[in-house]
Amino acid sequence: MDHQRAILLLADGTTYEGKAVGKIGTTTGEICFNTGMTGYQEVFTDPSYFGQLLVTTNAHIGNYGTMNADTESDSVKIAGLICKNFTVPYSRQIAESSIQDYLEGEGLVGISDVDTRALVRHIRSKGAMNGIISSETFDMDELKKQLDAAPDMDGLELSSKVTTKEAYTLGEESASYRVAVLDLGTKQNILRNFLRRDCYVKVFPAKASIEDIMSFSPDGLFVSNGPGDPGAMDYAVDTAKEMLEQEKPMFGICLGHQILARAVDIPTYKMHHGHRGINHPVKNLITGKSEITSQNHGFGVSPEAIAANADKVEVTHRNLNDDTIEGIRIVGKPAFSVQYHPEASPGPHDADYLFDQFVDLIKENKA
Ligand SMILES: NC(=O)CC[C@H](N)C(=O)O
Repeated sequence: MDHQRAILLLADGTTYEGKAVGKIGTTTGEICFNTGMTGYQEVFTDPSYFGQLLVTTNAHIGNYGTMNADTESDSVKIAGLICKNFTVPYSRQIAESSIQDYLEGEGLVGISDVDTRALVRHIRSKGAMNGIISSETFDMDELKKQLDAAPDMDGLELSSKVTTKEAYTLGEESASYRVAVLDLGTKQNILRNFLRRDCYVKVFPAKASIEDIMSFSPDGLFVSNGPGDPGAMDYAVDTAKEMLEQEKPMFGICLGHQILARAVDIPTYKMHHGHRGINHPVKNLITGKSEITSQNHGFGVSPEAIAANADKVEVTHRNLNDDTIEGIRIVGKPAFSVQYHPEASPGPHDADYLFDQFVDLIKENKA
């Protein structure tokens, strides 16, 4: 490929020059960084990243190619890619295509050869902000105009853009347990984890009614991960409240955790720059054991509100880096949730016991 020029402009006026990768074009979004050393395709296709420009801190992107089995959804969901070395030839024999062909096919605009370490330090000190990448326009006034028109992540509802249009089932109807999934932008590996544990799964659109959901006769209710601001999702909070009234085992991951918290009147807040990577340490306060976890979130649940509502919500997990809340359970209900990703693929797999915990709750509840 020719090495066409590309530019990244941030909302605070900072610019980075680099080379065009993926499709030639222009794209905007909120800038965020992921520190994982591997798993770029899983990250690109994770619906929770919808609307975000992703900075990868791993120095090499593309060196093991891409393949369909590594995706977390049906398409690339990040809004743009910012990386250091973009490696088109790939070394994995079973890979299906190069990163360039893949991203071009998916219509993703990106920029490589950026000093991503400097950029990450900048975001870490200044916080999350919008940015624009372009490999077609270099007129700064024009770029600034387009950047100013990009929506702010704070207050943005995005699940309705990535949820399934129609409900669908997965697995065998004869399986031992039935799990209803409220799809706010679910990752495929969450669904695989249910299937692996003898569950028959029905995935419902984000705005499905509780009547629709309960007509499946679920044994367990799950609220998925997803993009956007949980504070702008009253419709999902209402559904989660109705789910809680069913007295069925209930589990939430990431956005699902934030929605469950809001269902018991715990507000969420926008973090300075969030947590994204695969080495975030979390302590399980119930067992006293610590876990290395995969994370991807820019919002959190309010620790002050949880402290003031100890009769309703119990903190089960805490982040060992910054003490933020990583898991809760609802007092008097078989409902719990985590801010991180127990389904992480690629790993770490320390937290996949949470899927067993959910299925065990279902088993007990059925008996
Ligand atoms: N992975 C997720 O579900 C992310 C949740 C939410 N969009 C956040 O950024 O905090």
